[in-house]
Parts: sequence; C-alpha cells; structure tokens
Amino acid sequence: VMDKEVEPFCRALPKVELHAHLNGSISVATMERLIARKPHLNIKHSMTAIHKGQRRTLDECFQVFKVIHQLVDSEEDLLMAAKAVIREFSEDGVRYLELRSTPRVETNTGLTKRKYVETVIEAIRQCKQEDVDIDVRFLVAVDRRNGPEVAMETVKLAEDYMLSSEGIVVGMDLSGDPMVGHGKDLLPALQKARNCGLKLALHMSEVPCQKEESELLLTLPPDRIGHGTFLHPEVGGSWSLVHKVREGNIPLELCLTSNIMGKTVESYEKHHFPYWYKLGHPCVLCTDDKGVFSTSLSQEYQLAASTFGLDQEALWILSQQAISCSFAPEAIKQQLEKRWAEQRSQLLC
Ligand SMILES: CNc1ncnc2c1ncn2[C@@H]1O[C@H](COP(=O)(O)O)[C@@H](O)[C@H]1O
Repeated sequence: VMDKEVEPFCRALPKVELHAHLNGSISVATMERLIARKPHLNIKHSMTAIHKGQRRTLDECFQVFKVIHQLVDSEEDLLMAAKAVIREFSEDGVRYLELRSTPRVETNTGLTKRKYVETVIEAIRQCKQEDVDIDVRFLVAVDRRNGPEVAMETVKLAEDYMLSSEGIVVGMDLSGDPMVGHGKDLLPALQKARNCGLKLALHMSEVPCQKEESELLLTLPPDRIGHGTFLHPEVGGSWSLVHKVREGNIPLELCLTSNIMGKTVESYEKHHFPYWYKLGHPCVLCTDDKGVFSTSLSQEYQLAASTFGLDQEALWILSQQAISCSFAPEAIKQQLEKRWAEQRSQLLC
C-alpha cells in the first residue's frame, strides 16, 4: 500500500535540487534532438545514458560526459539543453534548483567560456519569462582535470557574473574525475572564490583515498559537500573528517542512484545516507546526473523512502530542510519556506 502512495506523494512534494550537472541532466527526449542535429557524429543513445540495472565504473561515466559534450557544443545546443533541463525539473516538482556546469571553449562553433556562462544565464532568464514554476541559480563549475590556472580563471569569471547576473550566479562547484588532479593545487583559487563571496559546493571523498585532500578542503571550509561517500571511518575515512563536517554543520548532497551506478557504493542499502541522517546531520537528496543515470528527484525520494523506511512526514521534512542548505538569498528562502508550509496540509492529511 505504502509504495503505491509514495510515488505520487514524491512527485507532488515540492523539492529542492542542489546537485545537478547540466550536461549530465539532459533527458532522452532532448538527447534525441541533439543526436538528430549531429548525425555525422554517429552517436547512439547507449553512449549517453546508463539504464536501470546497468552499472559502470566512475571512469566509464566520465567517458559518457565526453560524448555528451560533443553533442552540446554550440550556444544554440546549450540554450536548448539548459531550458529543457530546467523545465523537466519543474515538471518533477522541483521548485528551487541550483544548476552547475563547467564553462567550455568550442573552437568549431565559436563558443567561449563567457558565452557559455551567458547562455546558461539566458536559459534561466527565458524560463523565468516563460513562467516555468521554478527558481533557478547557477554554480559555475571547476573541472579538477584542468588544473590551477583554469580554476583561477573560472573563479574570475564566476565573480564577474556573480556581480552582473542579478543573483543568478551564486557560487562554484568543484567536480570532475576524482582520480585526476589534487585539491591542494586548487586551494588558492577556491580561497579566492570564497573571499569574494562565492559559495562553495565541493565534491569530496567521492572515491576512497581522498582523505588528505578532504582534510585540506575542509580548511576553507566549503558551504556544502558533494557525495562525501568515504568521509567516515567505517569506509576508510576518519573521525577527524566526520568531526569537522559535523562541527561546521556542512550539508551533504547525497545522490543514491549515481553512487550505485558509478559503483562507488555497493547497493542502496549500503549507501551512506543513513549514517549521516541518523546523526541529525543536514542531508540533501539530489540527482547528480538525471540524464546519464536515468533518474529524477522524485524517484530519489522514493528510493530513500523504500530503502531507509522514511514515512511521508520524514520526506516532507527532508525536502523542507534542503531550503536552508541552498545558496538562495534569505528573502527567497523565506518565500520557499512559506510555500512549503502552505503545501504541507494538502500533502499530509
Ligand atoms: C558521477 N559523479 C561525478 N563526479 C564528479 N564530477 C561529475 C560527476 N558527474 C558529473 N560531473 C561533472 O559534470 C560534468 C558534466 O556536466 P557539465 O559539462 O559541467 O554541465 C562532467 O564532465 C564532470 O566534470
């Protein structure tokens, strides 16, 4: 009985998505349009998404992103993809979204990093004009693969747009293949970002053996942590890491399906969500790459409910607490809180 009711409940639940990579969030329908535009690339659907039951290594996931980047290589593609992703999140009941994306240069199409950022901002503005029911902010991403100079350049770009985008650009993300590069080289850039008022959402301990890097990144400290799969001592992390994350009350962005499909976590049951949740630590359910991993935020809420035995009240609280973990201005947070409160009585009766 519970499962039947839980699906429509999770869809109707107003939700906050804080960890979504733009190019990983492109749906099958949009991917079809992009593939049709570029037949010469000879790209098959099987190369852009991982389906239920399938699992890849993280390494293979990063190959998938390379293929997607070939499909999204112009201003036009990017605008179309970003608008579609925003609409789809809204249709899934997401009312506040922080979209993250890595500015890229594409010499073939004349795409520059500035144009890239401006196009994502334009997509967000157009959706707002078209009354899509969702508040969207933008986190400019640093791909760790590209090293300290590019990171610094990206920080300058993010700072410029934070000042000129009327609140759309709110922060930065550190992401990319966790096996490549070291956080210590990127520390000065991240410090600079923090000092100029950009919020930091950093991927940390997504794979084992990043203990030292995580210790270092925690000195910043970040405003939110992506994944944090291997922070606790039971999986090779340390008490010191757990202690610092708890002391700083640094929210974790947790992506169940992504971690299973990327094989960093063995099964839903073994996910680290309950570890932190039981400590009362702020945990935010997120999709990571809803396109690549064929999921949705409401599906992630359902999976958390069925795997960890959360009732509807608990799901509502989980989604409501995500508001305070967001980088939205205080006034917006208050508006969202109000909206959540209004919907509460309709949802939980
Ligand atoms: C699965 N776990 C993950 N871990 C780390 N980084 C990830 C990721 N999933 C996605 N990305 C990052 O997001 C980029 C794609 O979106 P954008 O081109 O930026 O919009 C990837 O190239 C990678 O840098």
